[in-house]
Amino acid sequence: MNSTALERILRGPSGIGTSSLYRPGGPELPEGSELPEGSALPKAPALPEPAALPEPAVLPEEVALPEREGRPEPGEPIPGLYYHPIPEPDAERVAEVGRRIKAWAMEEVELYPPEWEEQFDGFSVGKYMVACHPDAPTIEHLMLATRFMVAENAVDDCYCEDHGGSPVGLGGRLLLAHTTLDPLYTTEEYRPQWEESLQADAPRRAYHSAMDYFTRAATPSQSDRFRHDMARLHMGYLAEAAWAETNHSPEVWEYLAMRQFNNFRPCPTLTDSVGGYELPAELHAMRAMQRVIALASNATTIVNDLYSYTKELAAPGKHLNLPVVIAEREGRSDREAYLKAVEVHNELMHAFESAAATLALTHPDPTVIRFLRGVATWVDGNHHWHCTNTYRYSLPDFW
Ligand SMILES: CC(C)=CCC/C(C)=C(\C)COP(=O)(O)OP(=O)(O)O
Ligand SMILES: [Mg+2]
Repeated sequence: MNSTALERILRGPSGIGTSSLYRPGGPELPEGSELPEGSALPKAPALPEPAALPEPAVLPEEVALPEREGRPEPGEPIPGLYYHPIPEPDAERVAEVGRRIKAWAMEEVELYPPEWEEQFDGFSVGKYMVACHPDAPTIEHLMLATRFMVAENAVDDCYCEDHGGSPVGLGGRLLLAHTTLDPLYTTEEYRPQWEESLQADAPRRAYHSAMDYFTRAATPSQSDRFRHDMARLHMGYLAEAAWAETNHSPEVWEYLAMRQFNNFRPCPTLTDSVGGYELPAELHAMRAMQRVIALASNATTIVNDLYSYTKELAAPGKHLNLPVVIAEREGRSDREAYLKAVEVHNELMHAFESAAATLALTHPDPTVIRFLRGVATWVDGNHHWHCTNTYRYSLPDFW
């Protein structure tokens, strides 16, 4: 198999009308159904051997960007960014996930006061998750990822940033919140106080509930993978907070190291749980797989830095992102720094795709291939959501 064909397979089919190729059937669970321990959601049938996967349709290998001048229109991609377009996510699924997640947020975990409703809607989490997981066999599989996406943003907003967050005391708050995912085992005397704390604030209620659904649907090793990825995330939040407290301006490589942890990684690594299958722990732990996951996650996170650049400039205080750090540490203009950050992103994307293609060749196991394709699909869905979320993001005037 030549590398172009391999990359097309990893990317999976894209283009209008191909979304059904991703759904390996399976009945929808009725809303609110009880999920028994460990095997709560139906497993998706195994995919055929890699050679039999459908050929990608319609879209070209690389996006030929039109030469252009002037600020892109709202919803247009960043000029020069290397990305893969995707078909519009399935509208029915988007609406149903949106309905179920709102009911969960408002009724089950009392996540936010009524005045935050517009921001919740503007986030469009249903569209985000349907775009990133087109192979989810049922809506309930999609909900596993959607609850976490909402909970993770609640922790970021309420503990770290926009909605009352602060670097001061963040370590204590994050550690206690982490026990919603990785439970405290303690004596009879102290257990009730810990149990009460799981409901003490919106971020903890959200994490705890999302994890409860997840552990009942995923395997023990998938849950443990997730705990590990969340510990990484929390360590990244803490480094960013420590630098803010001491007014430390990181070098570019130091910023990239922090952002490898303060990172979307816990989202793409759920792709098998949401797809209703499991990448076994020993395959997930392979160094080559870890490299693929880290590169993909880093590219998705720099996409956030680029699309959220103007939002973060407008926010009070200094907000680190890659263009800001490049401008400061390399003495570049804002525009030059932004364009260099686009190049850094593109290099990460190419490194991810080449590492994934090599791994698919050295380990042509159908589950490895499916997982790699799931990660690649998450990367593309993440770009689509950032690019088209004009409620949340707008581009600078650098072209
Ligand atoms: C969903 C998830 C795991 C988020 C954790 C890390 C995170 C919040 C991001 C990667 C997004 O970065 P940022 O805080 O800059 O988000 P916005 O730019 O405010 O959208
Ligand atoms: Mg951002």
